[in-house]
Amino acid sequence: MRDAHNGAMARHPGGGFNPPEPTRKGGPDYGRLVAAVRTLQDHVRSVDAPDGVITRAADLIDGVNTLLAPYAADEWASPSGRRTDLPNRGNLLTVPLTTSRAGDRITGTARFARYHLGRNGAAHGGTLGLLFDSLLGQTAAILTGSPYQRTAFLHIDYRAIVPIGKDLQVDAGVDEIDGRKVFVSGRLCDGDTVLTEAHALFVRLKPGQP
Ligand SMILES: CCCCC/C=C\C/C=C\C/C=C\C/C=C\CCCC(=O)SCCNC(=O)CCNC(=O)[C@H](O)C(C)(C)COP(=O)(O)OP(=O)(O)OC[C@H]1O[C@@H](n2cnc3c(N)ncnc32)[C@H](O)[C@@H]1OP(=O)(O)O
Repeated sequence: MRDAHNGAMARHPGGGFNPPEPTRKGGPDYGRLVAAVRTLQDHVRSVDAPDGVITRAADLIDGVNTLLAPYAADEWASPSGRRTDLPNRGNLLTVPLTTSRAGDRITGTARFARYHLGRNGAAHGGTLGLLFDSLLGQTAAILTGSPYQRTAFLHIDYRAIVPIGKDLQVDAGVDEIDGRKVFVSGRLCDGDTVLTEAHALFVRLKPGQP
């Protein structure tokens, strides 16, 4: 594994945080595959079925895992996160997020799924960190035109519970740039209600930094 990492670094001398190289690998059904796995995750969180149904589902999923296992590839070869034609660049990890640049701001829509449920209808707090790392990372990269940055800190203020299964609004911008340091902040809203606020420091990487 270490060799694979070193090999990837050799092929990416600018560091490990190069912007994704777009690809069409995976073909016309890659987006459907990612969407189907998201739906599967929702079902696994919500299912209340007879044991036999669970056994059959586990068998079917084991079959899919057996089908895919021989094709496991490193992060540079896999299309995950590189399918720029697909929502969230075909990255299963992210909280579904659609953004665009509006002048000196990044705005858009986020939607938490049943998979992201914490308790009592509220999204799990950790999934807010996942959302804001993506949102504020994009904000820092796009608004400064410099993708080689890593999160140094991410501070989250949970103002109100975040509902799952509802389109919510995001808005973010750059507050300050100080040398290699890019300070950004953003918020998640449900109409006029601010649900979550966050601010973060992204540090521009030096050549060769992972
Ligand atoms: C045309 C344009 C293109 C547009 C791009 C288009 C598309 C973009 C595509 C992709 C990108 C999009 C989205 C990105 C999405 C998500 C982003 C996710 C990012 C991550 O999820 S990434 C994983 C989590 N992240 C880590 O895994 C970091 C681990 N960590 C380290 O790698 C180091 O720690 C590092 C590199 C952060 C710094 O290390 P270092 O050695 O380079 O620098 P150093 O320590 O000297 O800090 C320099 C100055 O920052 C200050 N500073 C540092 N840390 C601080 C802290 N915590 N609090 C307050 N100040 C801090 C120092 O005090 C000093 O300040 P000063 O210079 O004033 O003294």
